[in-house]
Order: sequence, then C-alpha cells, then structure tokens
Amino acid sequence: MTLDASRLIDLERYPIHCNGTERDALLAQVRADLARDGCAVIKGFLTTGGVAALVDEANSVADQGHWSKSRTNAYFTKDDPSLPEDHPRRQFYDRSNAFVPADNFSPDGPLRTVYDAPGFDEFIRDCLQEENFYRYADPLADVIVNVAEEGNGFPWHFDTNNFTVTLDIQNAETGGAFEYAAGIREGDENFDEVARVLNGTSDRVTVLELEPGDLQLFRGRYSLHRVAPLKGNRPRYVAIFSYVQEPGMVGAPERTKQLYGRTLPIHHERAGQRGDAYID
Ligand SMILES: O=C(O)CCC(=O)C(=O)O
Ligand SMILES: [Fe+2]
Repeated sequence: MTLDASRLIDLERYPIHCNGTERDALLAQVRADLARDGCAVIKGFLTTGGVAALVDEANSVADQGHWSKSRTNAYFTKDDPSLPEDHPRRQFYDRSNAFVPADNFSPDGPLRTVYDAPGFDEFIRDCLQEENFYRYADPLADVIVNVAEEGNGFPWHFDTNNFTVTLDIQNAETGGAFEYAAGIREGDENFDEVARVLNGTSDRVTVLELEPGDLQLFRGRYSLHRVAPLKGNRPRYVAIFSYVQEPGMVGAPERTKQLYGRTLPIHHERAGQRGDAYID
C-alpha cells in the first residue's frame, strides 16, 4: 500500500493544498493567533489513521534516538554569581530528551509523506509570513522526532530560533501540557514576571493540552515556555519540522554531534561557510 498524504492529513478540513477561500480563512486564523500570542494550533491536522501511522513509525525508530541531558536556565547561559540567588538567570533545571535523527525517516514513510505533502511548506511559510524561508538542508535534522519519558523534561526556557513547527504524535499517559507566557519579554527582559512564572505565581501562563495529530506553530523567542513534567510509561513523541532563512544550511559539526550523536560528511564540508549555525 503506498501512502498518500490525503490519508494522513485531514485535507477535507484543512485544504492547505488548494488556493481558495477555505485556505485563506485558515491562514487568517493562524496569523491572528500568532500575532496575538505567538502560538497557533491546528487541531486534528492529521487523520486518525495518520496519527496511528506516525505512532507506529516513531515506535519503530525510537531506539535510534540520541539522548542528551543538560542543566540549564531559561536563557541557556552560564551561572552568574554576581546576581542575587533568586534571579531568573540563576534558576537551573534538568533538561533531557532524545532526538531521533532525520535519516531514520524514509522518504516514503508517513512522517516524510506529511512533510512532503503538496503545499505543506508553502502553507507553513504563508502562516509565518517569513520572507526568507527554506527547508533545512540538514539530512539529520530537517524533520526529527523528539522523544521524552517520565523523568525527562523541557523546563522553562526561551527558544534561540525564531519559530518552531511541531506535530504532536503521542502524549505521555499524563502531564506534558505545553505551558507558555506569551510575549513575556517583548520589549525588555521583564525579569520580575519571569521570576513569577518560574516560581509558579504568575497569572500570565496559558496551558495548552495538545492532542495527537495537532500541528503547532510557535514563536518561542519572546515567550517563556515549558513542557510540564511527564508521567507514566508511554513515551511522548513530537515531530519537529525545520525551516531556515538561507538555502543549503546544515548544522555545525559540534552542535550536530551533541544533538544527534553523529555527523555526516556534509556537516564538515559546509562547516565554517557561515558564522553561526542554526539550531535544529
Ligand atoms: O517538545 C515540544 O513540544 C517543544 C519543546 C521545546 O520547547 C523545545 O524543544 O524548544
Ligand atoms: Fe522551546
């Protein structure tokens, strides 16, 4: 049986591949949500069968995930002992997960069938209204699955990349809500309110219970966010689709090794062609 994107994506509800009023209305909704709070969710983007196919595929490659652990603050910076102990920059939390590198997903498998679906990239670009928009050219990182289990976590942080496009494949048994304080550091760092989010007293936190099949677009550079602690035996799987601002970009060798446990010749061939390297 060959896979067809229309069996995986609910194209009847979300006709991303057809220009017209339905696609325009969807775009308008996503753009309004992004403008309002930096987050848009397209509920039930995948069909039930699509979710099942992506879960099977994720289960079959989960053991290829590269686990990493770090202790980090919300800014991914080093400790600064000159600041008071209760300063947000001095609050460190454990972060751990596994990334299943992109070359584990075959071109005719379900995850790449979704990614390569007619109109998918254009739809994401139109949602985000990014001028320079290219699929990441990194064969280990253009689309990956983020695996986490009970005891792992994604504590409070600001992203270093401008936007993230994720697809919920499977949730943990309980926990794992996506929590965010929209635009909390728009303008300035707003350390007082960040401190309230970190100590659980802020009223600016939105709690999103994403479900398998939901597509999320998130601008995490100004919005503090985390995945609430996971509980139970079932692993959480989230696919991450990556786009960058220049064609041909791949990750820097050191960062690639850290995230995916290995590198490919292309990482070394293209190393140093640009000053910085886009992270995932
Ligand atoms: O897994 C997710 O839902 C997103 C986690 C996150 O915020 C990140 O990896 O930057
Ligand atoms: Fe993040």
